[in-house]
Amino acid sequence: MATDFKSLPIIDVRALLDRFHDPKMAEDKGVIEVVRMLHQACRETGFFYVKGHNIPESLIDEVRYVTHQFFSLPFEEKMKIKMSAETGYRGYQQIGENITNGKPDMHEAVDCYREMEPGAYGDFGRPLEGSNIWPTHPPNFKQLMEEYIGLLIDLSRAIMRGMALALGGPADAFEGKKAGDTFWVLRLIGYPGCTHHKSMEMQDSDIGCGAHTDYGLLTLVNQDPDISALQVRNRSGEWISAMPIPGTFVCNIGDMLKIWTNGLYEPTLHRVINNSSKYRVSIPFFYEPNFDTVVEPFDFCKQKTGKIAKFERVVYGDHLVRKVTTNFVM
Ligand SMILES: NC(=[NH2+])NCCC[C@H](N)C(=O)O
Ligand SMILES: O=C(O)CCC(=O)C(=O)O
Ligand SMILES: [Fe+2]
Repeated sequence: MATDFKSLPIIDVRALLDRFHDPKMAEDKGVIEVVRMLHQACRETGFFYVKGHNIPESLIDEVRYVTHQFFSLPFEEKMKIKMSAETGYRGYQQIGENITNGKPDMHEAVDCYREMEPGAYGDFGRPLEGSNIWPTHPPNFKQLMEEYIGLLIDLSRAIMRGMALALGGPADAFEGKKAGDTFWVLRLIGYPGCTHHKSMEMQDSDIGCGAHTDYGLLTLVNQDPDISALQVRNRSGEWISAMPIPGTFVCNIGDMLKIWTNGLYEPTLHRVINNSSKYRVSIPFFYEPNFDTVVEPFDFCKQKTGKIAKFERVVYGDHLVRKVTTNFVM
């Protein structure tokens, strides 16, 4: 359960990357300090900033730049890569298509998922079968995003090693059959700026993305540097700004971590409101379990939480399909 935090911690994860292949990483002083901070952040805020991630700033900036370019295209151009049930929910969705808490969100987006071959998981995987449909301009769009995704997978794995240690488990607790073959998601999101003068009263139509938790393990958000729009809810119900901090990703934990940790770590509600006059782009990368992973509390977490499982097991792909198919009215 989140505390009454007023700000989000910044965690330098470099030691986790440096010691990634070291079988004795858990004994390293630098690693021990990162692990301590991760544990505190997961217990108190469920959100933190990641620095020392080693991903080139130029690549991070270019990913946002081409996303701005795509959303500034004419509507007809964007509709050429339209998302539908037939595309496996991959592609472009216009403003208002995504529904959160029963209301249309004020954002447009391009959704991408790890590729899934037809029949890979039988009937339960069918809704998300397919390959991504990328914009054709600029010509290096696909290559750029794939390079970016590869680096974010590596970074996420390192952070998950830190969390596994923070929970008192083996460093590789989330690897292999758990999330070693991650069913990652990348969302390119655009939030229109607000043009009209606003009264103090917030209107529904102003919500860029309604309050929600993320579905899987770990989210890494690459957001425009000059606009504060992402907000995180603390225990008293106050919305705390996750304002951009140069050189960092905003990182938060998802629904599956709550089950695996038997409630030790819980995802925090967050929402997006773009009150700026400028168009805002953000690109969350979701590091998720394998599609067919059965998620149930780890024994080493049950030991610390009364010895009995507080949550029923969930197949990650079932959870995802349920979310995706109710996010859109098609
Ligand atoms: N994949 C996401 N995290 N999407 C953002 C959350 C909004 C989505 N409509 C929901 O209700 O869950
Ligand atoms: O736009 C953002 O900053 C975050 C978006 C988000 O929370 C999501 O897509 O799950
Ligand atoms: Fe989110």
